[in-house]
Amino acid sequence: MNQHQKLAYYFILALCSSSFIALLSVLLFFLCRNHSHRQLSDESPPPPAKPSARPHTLIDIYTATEGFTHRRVIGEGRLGTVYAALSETGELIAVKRIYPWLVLSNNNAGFGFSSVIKSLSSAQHPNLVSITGYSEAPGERIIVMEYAGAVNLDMYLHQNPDGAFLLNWKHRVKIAAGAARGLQYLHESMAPSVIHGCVKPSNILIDAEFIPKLSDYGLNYLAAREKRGLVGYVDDEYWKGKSGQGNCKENDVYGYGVVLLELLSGRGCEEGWLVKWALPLIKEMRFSEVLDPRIEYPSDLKPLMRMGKVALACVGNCRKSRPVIGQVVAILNNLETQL
Ligand SMILES: Nc1ncnc2c1ncn2[C@@H]1O[C@H](COP(=O)(O)OP(=O)(O)OP(=O)(O)O)[C@@H](O)[C@H]1O
Repeated sequence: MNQHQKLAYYFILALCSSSFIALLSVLLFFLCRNHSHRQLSDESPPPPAKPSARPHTLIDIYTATEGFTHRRVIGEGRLGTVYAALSETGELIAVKRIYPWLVLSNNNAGFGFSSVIKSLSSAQHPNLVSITGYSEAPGERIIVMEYAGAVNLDMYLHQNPDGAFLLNWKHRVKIAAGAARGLQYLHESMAPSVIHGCVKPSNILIDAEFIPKLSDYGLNYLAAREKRGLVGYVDDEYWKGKSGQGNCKENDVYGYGVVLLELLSGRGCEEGWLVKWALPLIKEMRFSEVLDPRIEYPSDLKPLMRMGKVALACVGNCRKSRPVIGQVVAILNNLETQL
């Protein structure tokens, strides 16, 4: 082999080994990417769908609710009256008619209503009530939603005096985990992210399989000055700023923490009393005193104690030190498999 041939030989050898290394690195890169994608998709919620809310005429809504008859009223909330109605195709739907005085007294209620509702309708998740339509007319703002069953968590926990429909621990953890996943979707998948604004038991609807669905999300702007129904489910900071300014993810996490305490204790939030009562007991390791006395203690207390600690972190005084909802989901998903 002459000098020239030797050089060519070394050159080809070097080329082969470097392309081998390059090939190896490309392979490694794809392997790692797939792995981290899989990890990411296990932890993170799915991306939002396309906005799907469609406009309805007031006449359509009038027909669906039989002229807003009281016989079709499911309940009254901070923002309006909810009706069980029938769509043109005969499907059961829920219709929320915003109180006329809120529409008339609040500029926000008029401003951008349809665009807010359309944007909220891109939230498609098994733990969220879907928004399917809306109607706007002078003095009228109406939201059309999927009908998500007749029962909410407040009814199970607090409107059940003879204890006939008590939720067992398995169902309670399932509800806590599902509600956290719904909230995580609003906070982390929606762009811009959606603040629920009123996380509490009556806004967690429960189906026959005990799957929870959050309702009433992203609507606080309709009633920025309305305190009714919020007391006890928002932190102290909420009331300090200008109205509506305290509406943030950390505040949703606080409300979620209160719901966890209600699930554990079976007691109502009583305008903040529950947090003051339960927190020291959990801190002092007197956890069994917190648990709902109406149902049997589980043989293994650890999963519920873990849930208590999550609640403790969520209702902490300092907003910055509270967990983000994704961290809560990771723990609750795990607990769900343990009970
Ligand atoms: N999509 C729905 N499907 C079935 N029932 C619903 C639906 N949305 C709301 N409801 C029921 O209607 C009633 C009123 O709900 P709404 O959310 O307006 O008020 P609330 O939760 O009692 O108070 P707030 O307005 O403070 O959240 C509740 O009993 C709730 O369970």
